[in-house]
Formats: sequence, structure tokens, C-alpha cells
Amino acid sequence: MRCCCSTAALRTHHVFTFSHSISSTRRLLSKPPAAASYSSNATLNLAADPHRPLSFQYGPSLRGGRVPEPQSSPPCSGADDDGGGGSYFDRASFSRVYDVAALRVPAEECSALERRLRGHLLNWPRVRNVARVPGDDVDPEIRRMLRDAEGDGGSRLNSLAARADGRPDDEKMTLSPVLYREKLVKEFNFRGFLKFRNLAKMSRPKKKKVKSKDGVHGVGKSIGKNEFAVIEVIREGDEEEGEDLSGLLGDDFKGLRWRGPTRLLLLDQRHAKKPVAELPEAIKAALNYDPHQSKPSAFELVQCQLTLSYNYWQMNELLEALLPDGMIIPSGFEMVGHIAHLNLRDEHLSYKKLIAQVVLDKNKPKIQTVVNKTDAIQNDYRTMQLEVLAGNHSLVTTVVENGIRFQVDLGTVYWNSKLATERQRLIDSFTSSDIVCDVFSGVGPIAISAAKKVKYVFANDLNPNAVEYLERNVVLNKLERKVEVFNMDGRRFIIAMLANQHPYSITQVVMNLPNDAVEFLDAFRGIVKKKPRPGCSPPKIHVYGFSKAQNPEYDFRERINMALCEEVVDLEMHKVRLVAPGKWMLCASFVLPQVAASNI
Ligand SMILES: C[S@@+](CC[C@H](N)C(=O)[O-])C[C@H]1O[C@@H](n2cnc3c(N)ncnc32)[C@H](O)[C@@H]1O
Repeated sequence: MRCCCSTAALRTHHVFTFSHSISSTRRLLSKPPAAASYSSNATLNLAADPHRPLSFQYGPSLRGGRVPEPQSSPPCSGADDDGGGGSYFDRASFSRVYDVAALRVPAEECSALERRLRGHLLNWPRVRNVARVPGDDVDPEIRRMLRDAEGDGGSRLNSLAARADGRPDDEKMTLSPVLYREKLVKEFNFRGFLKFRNLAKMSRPKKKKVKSKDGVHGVGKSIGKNEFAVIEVIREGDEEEGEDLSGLLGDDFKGLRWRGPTRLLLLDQRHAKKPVAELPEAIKAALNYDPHQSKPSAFELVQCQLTLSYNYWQMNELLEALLPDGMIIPSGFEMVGHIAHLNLRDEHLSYKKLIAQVVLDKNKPKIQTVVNKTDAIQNDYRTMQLEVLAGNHSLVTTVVENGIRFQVDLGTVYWNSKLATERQRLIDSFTSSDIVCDVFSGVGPIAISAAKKVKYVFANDLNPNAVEYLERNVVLNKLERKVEVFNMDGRRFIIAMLANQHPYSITQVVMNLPNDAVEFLDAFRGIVKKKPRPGCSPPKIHVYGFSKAQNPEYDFRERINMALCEEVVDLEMHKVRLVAPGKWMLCASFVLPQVAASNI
């Protein structure tokens, strides 16, 4: 009998959490050094190494358990696309088998018992300690009909009704499928037949299967990609010969005698393979264990095998096992839409495809592509040199930021999700009457978000690809009437906007060109050539820059003053983030000084 715990049905146990942060995780247990580079089909066999020191660790680990024998290995290797980890490693080599004992109990009593036996049950991360026994559950409609028929039916039907309800059955009988059918035919109406899923198979009970030598019941059906823990009953408490009722009760039913719906309560690993007499009193009490009583209890102790497959293990556990000793485990990644963006160190480069495959496997379906930056950003357009390491090769993705959708081609335009909070801070300072000029807009994260709030936006970028995506994003967010797009050099754009328009009709200017927007501030000098309209005042400028100075704010302010040839008063300085040790990204906001701007 095979029961599986699917992802959907699993409950995380918070008492012992083994998912330590993957950042800078080093090997906890020593492991023979791996070859400098991996073979094209590296396999793992950690548990098989008898010399490997095993420090105590509660819960499963890749160093514990047994590697399943090929024939008994469940079909849940985690291979959901190509049957292995690309050609970089063998996913099946991550399957581990553990012996556990379980109480097979009537389904109805399971929750109460689970509460009572707390502390004696398996408490492994992500593995639920209650397993469903497939095939022995009864359709609720059938159950209702059986209950209705219980009073006037014969003793067999009473017994059947009791079993369907999960109540203990006093009468020890072997149910004949043919008798079942006759009773059911008499009792059920036309609708009832339709709902009885296994009706077609009722009159042809399956031939008895030959039991394998080790007592393992027939292997279950194949397991989907989300299933990572499979429990298999290898020895039942009171195994008895009888008719195989799987024809009557469904293919999943592998038991010989149907006792109604039951559940398996997985016991703590230390109770594996122990006889009832050696179990703690609480468990014995739950089993109604009486060494002098011959009558079997409705509860029974069964021995099981719990198989954890590749899908069970977390990214850091897999990488720890795959990478050589002492190597720092890659610490996460940045996500841009469906793309995971790694920043691998030099030491990781020989393992880049293997790392990428694990990242992809463990983050599907959210992540479809894994890339690594091959070079520092150097060009004017601030685009990254990316190498696709795993998944599909599309670098065009959709990012949702603060509820707004942006299409981005990471290969040809700039995008940085880390600036989302800063962008929001800036937009929060705008009002609905503002007219905004975004000088270096990229694909429009500031311009488009601002357009949702302000009166009008002029957005510009030098990169034609960025402008193409900017236009797409304007349409995507239905803002065509509020955004005008330009493709020119920032300096020309500033002059075009402020000198040629009515002076000071623009109220906010955003200059987000990290390397170094201050250089463009000279464009504002003497820019106002016409007399401003009454009531108009100079725009507020938000300029971004970097500083490695000891006093970054002072340094940045000085550069602004020099660029404008004017001392700026009331300048608000905001430290955005530390981009490298000792290097700050800053945003300075100030009203353009009239004297600097005016040429009249
Ligand atoms: C750091 S990105 C900022 C983009 C956008 N503000 C954002 O937050 O995603 C700088 C942008 O300036 C553009 N750029 C570079 N030099 C420029 C120039 N001389 N004039 C106008 N835009 C320029 C680049 O193409 C790039 O899209």
C-alpha cells in the first residue's frame, strides 16, 4: 500500500526548521572533496558512504536514510521534464528511504489521536504526519445511503455501513464483492449507481496478486512532480489472506480486507521497527494494547518506508551536496519576472549550469529562465551582459511593480527591481497637479507609475530599445493620453522641455542616471529665456548619484553646487542604499535656484 503526501496536502512543521538561510551556508558535515569540475552526469551517493561522519541531526538529511534499490525506487525522482537534472546531475540519486512505524487508525479518530500523540509523531519539515490510505475512502453520498439503509438492512449491510463510517466492525468477516454488488443493487437507486465509481468493476474482482518476498504490496501508480514524500506500508500488523477487493473498491485499494476509511499516523523515527510492547505507554494506550487479549484492535501498528525524493530537498541542501567542500553556497538570486538573475562568484563558474538547474527546479513555475551576469554594467544604456544557464532563452519578461505591469527585455534595456521602494517614495511626493519630466526613464518604472497619479509626464531615454518598451508599457497600462515619449540625449531633452515650453510649466524633474546624473545639471544653467507666467515657480529636481566619500551627503551636495554654479538652499538629501561596501546611492531633491536658471 502506498500513500503519498502531496505538496498541497502537506503542512509545514515549524518546531524544527532545517531551512537555514542559504546565504553563505557552508558544509555542516564533512564530505569528500568533489572533483574540480563535475562530470557530465554527476551522481550523488552520500548515504552510501560508510566513512562519512554522521553528526546527530533530527529529521531527514541527504546523508541519512538509504538510497532506494533501483526496482523499489518510487517513480518520483523529481524528473518532470527531461528525466534528470539536464545532463548535469541525476535527480534520482537524491531519493532517500527511511523506515518509520505508523498507526493505522480509523479516519474519524485520526485528528483526536494526532492531538493525543503529539510528541510521539514524526515531526519532519514539510512531511505531514498523517497519510491518507488511498482507495479506502467512501464517497460521502454512498456513505449517506448506507447509513439510511443501516436500520433495515441485514447484518452485512450494517457492518458495511459501520466500516464506511470508520467505526470498528465487531463482526470479523471477509467481504465478498459479489455479495456487495447484490446488496448494493437492492439498496441503491438509479442516481446512486451513477455515483458509484467502481460499479463497472464490481462484478469482476481482481485476481489475487502474488505477494513479493519482502512483503511489499503492489507498487502504487506514478506520482506527479509535486509529490515528494511517499509512504509505503511494508508490513501490516495482522496480515491475513483474503480476496483482493481492489476491483470493488478501486485500483488504489491494495488491502486484502476492507475496514473502512483509515489513516496512517506516522510515528517518530525512533519507534521504527519496534514491537508494540516497546512503544511508549501513550501509543500503547492508543492501540488499546492488551498482551492478554487475542481480539485485534481497530488500530494497528504497521511498518512503513518513507521515500523522500529530489523534490523534497531544498535548494541549499541540494547545492551543499553537489558543490565541493568549503565552497560558499550561492546566496539566492534576484528575480525579474520569470527570470532568476544569479551573480555567481568566480569559484562557482565551473558549476554554473548545475547551480542554475537546481535554482530552476526549485523555483518552478515562477522561474522559467536562469541567467548569470557575465560582466559589470559598463555601457551607457546600463544593460547587462547575461548568459542563459538554464530554462528557456527568452529574456523578455513582464514585471509587476506596485500593481503596474512593465514589459522588459533584460538583454537590451535597464531594469533594477531593487529600486522599487525608492521609486515609490519619489512618486509619493508628487501631487495630482504635477507635470513630470523623466530625463532618463528607461522602460518607464517612474514615468508610468507617476502618470497614474500626476497631470502629465514627459519621458525620455537615449536607448531606442528602452523607448520601444516604454511605449509598449504606456499602452499596456492605458496611459497614452498622459505620457509623451522622447528618444534623445538627456541634455537636449532638458533644454527642449524647459527652454521651449512655457517656463516653469514643468513642476518635477527626475534624473535617475546613476553614472552620474549631476553631470547633466549644467543644462539648467540659464535655461529660462522667456518671462515665466505669473504663479509659476521653478521645478523641483530629483537627481541621483553615488558617493564613496566619508561624508557622502556633503560630497554629493558639493558636486550639485558646482554643476549649477550656485549654492542650492533647502536641499533634501536621501540615502537610497549601499550599493557596494562604502558606496552610497543618494537622491538629492531641491527647487531649481531662480538665479541659476534665469537668463533674462
Ligand atoms: C539607470 S537607468 C534608469 C532607468 C529608470 N529610471 C529606472 O529606474 O529603471 C538610466 C537610463 O538612462 C539612459 N541613458 C543613458 N545615457 C543617456 C543620455 N545621455 N540621455 C538620456 N538617457 C540616457 C539609459 O538608456 C538608461 O535607460
